Amino acid sequence: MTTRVAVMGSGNWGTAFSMILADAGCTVTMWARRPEVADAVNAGCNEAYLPELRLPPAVRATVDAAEALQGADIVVLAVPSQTLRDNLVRWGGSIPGGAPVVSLLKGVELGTTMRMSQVIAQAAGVEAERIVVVSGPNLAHEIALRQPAGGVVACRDMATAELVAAACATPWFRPYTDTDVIGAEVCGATKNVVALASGMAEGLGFGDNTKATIITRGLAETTRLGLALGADPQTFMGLAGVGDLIATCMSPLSRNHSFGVRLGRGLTVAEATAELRTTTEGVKSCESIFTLAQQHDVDMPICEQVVAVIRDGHPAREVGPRLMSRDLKAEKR
Ligand SMILES: NC(=O)c1ccc[n+]([C@@H]2O[C@H](COP(=O)([O-])OP(=O)(O)OC[C@H]3O[C@@H](n4cnc5c(N)ncnc54)[C@H](O)[C@@H]3O)[C@@H](O)[C@H]2O)c1
Ligand SMILES: O=P(O)(O)OC[C@H](O)CO
Repeated sequence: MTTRVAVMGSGNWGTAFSMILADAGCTVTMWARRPEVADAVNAGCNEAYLPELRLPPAVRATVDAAEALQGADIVVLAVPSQTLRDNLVRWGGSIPGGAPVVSLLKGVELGTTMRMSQVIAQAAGVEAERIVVVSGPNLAHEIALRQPAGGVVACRDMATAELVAAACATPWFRPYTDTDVIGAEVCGATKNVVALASGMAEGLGFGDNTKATIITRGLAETTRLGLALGADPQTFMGLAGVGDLIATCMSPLSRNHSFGVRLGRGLTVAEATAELRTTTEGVKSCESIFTLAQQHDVDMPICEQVVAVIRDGHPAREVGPRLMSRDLKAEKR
């Protein structure tokens, strides 16, 4: 029997992931906020987000969330992290009981410092055994071209992870199952902050040694936070960890990296936001991640400096000297 999937959000990743699901044999109903986006999807191309992608006929869209969710075997969430709670409350009663609820989101909620799986559990009453996280090096514009990539499908219940992995496995998208939801979420959210720092370095004119140092030390602080929250150390060496850090910190397609480049060139946050006009999760999540780290007494110096630039308006050129002048320490600590 064909698996019916509701994809809630029809932006870059919701659209590309819908194409993965359709290629894997599912029928997909996307929920779009704007009628013109739903119309474009139904005409075969989501021009506003992924103009390069001709959508398979198995992907349809509606602006009616209840209609998208009705009878869904799997629900996929693809909205910006800071809007998830409001959206879930709005859709609340319509999420089918028993269906796996998949988070594609890479952020931490401001104010509560909750990971997205925690927001889903609290705001929509979904049990942990059916909350699934998909993460990894998955730049939507490369996925849209069906370039080979892997990802992690994590759920506390391995059978549910396997079910979702089967629903999104194609000859060019290879999902690996795991049970470490915390690790996948910490990696996904924190790599955006590290990518902002890596972008700043590039915008300041620094080269690959600098970026490699930021990526590696970014991985160290991501791992420290994840372990403090109960994650599996191996997750950080996998696709959701190292894999996504490399893709996001190095690629001009990454919005977080591109935002950081603009800050490095001297633009303010408002100017960079106005230039890019897209979802840049690290800009909000840097603050919630840093607060989370403080709550758990975890040292995250790169994240701290990104907060200083983004929240407090310090110039990006001050970040390097501040990081480099800290007391010397052992690497593996
Ligand atoms: N784009 C990627 O390459 C990619 C890859 C992996 C993960 N992600 C993650 O997926 C999530 C969604 O990212 P995206 O790239 O699809 O974002 P996007 O901005 O392209 O799309 C967001 C979608 O959410 C909808 N939405 C619902 N409520 C909204 C609100 N209140 N404000 C703004 N938009 C609202 C928008 O209409 C749109 O359909 C993020 O957490 C992101 O980190 C993105
Ligand atoms: O464009 P970004 O920076 O949101 O990154 C997109 C994906 O998360 C990369 O895996």
